[in-house]
Amino acid sequence: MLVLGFGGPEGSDDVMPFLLNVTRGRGIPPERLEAVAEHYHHFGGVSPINDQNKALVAALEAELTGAGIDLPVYWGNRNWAPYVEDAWRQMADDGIEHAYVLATSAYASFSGCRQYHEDVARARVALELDPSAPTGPTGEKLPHYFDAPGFVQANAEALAAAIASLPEEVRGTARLVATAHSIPNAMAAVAGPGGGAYEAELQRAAQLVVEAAAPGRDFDLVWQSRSGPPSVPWLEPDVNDHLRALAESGETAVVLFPIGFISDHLEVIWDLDNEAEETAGELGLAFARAATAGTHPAFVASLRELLVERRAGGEPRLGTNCPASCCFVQRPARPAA
Ligand SMILES: CC1=C(CCC(=O)O)c2cc3nc(cc4[nH]c(cc5[nH]c(cc1n2)c(C)c5CCC(=O)O)c(CCC(=O)O)c4C)C(CCC(=O)O)=C3C
Ligand SMILES: [Fe+2]
Repeated sequence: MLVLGFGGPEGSDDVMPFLLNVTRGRGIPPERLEAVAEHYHHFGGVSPINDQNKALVAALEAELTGAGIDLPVYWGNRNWAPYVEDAWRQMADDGIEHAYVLATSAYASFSGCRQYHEDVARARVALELDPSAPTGPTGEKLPHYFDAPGFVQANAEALAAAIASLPEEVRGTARLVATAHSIPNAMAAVAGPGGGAYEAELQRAAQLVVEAAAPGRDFDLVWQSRSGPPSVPWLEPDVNDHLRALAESGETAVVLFPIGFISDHLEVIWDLDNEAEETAGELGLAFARAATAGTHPAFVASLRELLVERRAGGEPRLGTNCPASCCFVQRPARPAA
């Protein structure tokens, strides 16, 4: 099994090289990179995401051992060391023939699914082109898990705890607000085989979580962490704009639950715990933020079930076998130099 992560910087000198890795060829304006670099520098240039992925690897190892499944768990990232190429090389050296790839994203879209398939392809190409390297394992990505029972349970318990942390008088009326990473409208339009799957899967996951934690209550799904130049439309509303609209319409309390992510990485602790909480404070809204799934035992058990299902060789689900054009974003041609 290979946990395939996003990667994150481990110190201030890593921040810019990491950001350049993330945004290579993506036309993200330099001002945006400078601004995001500041978020990382606020934490000494260290993203919490690597420790969170290490913890997930350890939890999966224990889960598999406990279930009598004798399978090593490797870890590699797209954007920072340990890179997926190095993990693939290590698996090759260890004689692994096939890798089940768990991407640290539960959803469809280019950024959440297709790009992880491409990471695997790149790692395999690197080995194949190196005449001194062993052939290395074939690879197979595990399917989307936004509706896996353990993912839903972990998020539902966290949402219930966040609601319970509010002052008693607003617990019953606080607005429940699911958040996920905004993506360009053009990327959302082609997510999944028929398009629109990123939003549809998020909507479904948030609905399952609310049904479990606060049955019968309404919720909103809004977006955070927008990037890209202002001229390119991304999914809206932004969470901060949404908080303003809620305050204007007379709401007094909000509970954010970042259903789009599986751990409390930098986009969660900066964009929500810092920016959105500050916005809520200015608006006089009581505020709570639910934890992400992390290494919740029910979540880790569901990931083991995904693996077991794949090893049993049943009909592959979306995220494992995707149509060739699934989540394929046509990028505008570059002007000649
Ligand atoms: C859908 C989605 C997920 C969820 C799925 C998944 O988890 O994979 C996600 C996760 C993450 N995004 C992260 C960080 C960044 N994302 C950026 C930029 C972008 N994200 C995008 C989308 C997503 N991103 C997009 C469309 C861009 C524009 C560039 C492009 O078209 O590709 C940038 C560049 C600077 C900026 O402009 O923000 C950074 C630094 C971190 C690490 C946090 C940490 O270090 O703890 C994580 C987990
Ligand atoms: Fe991102």
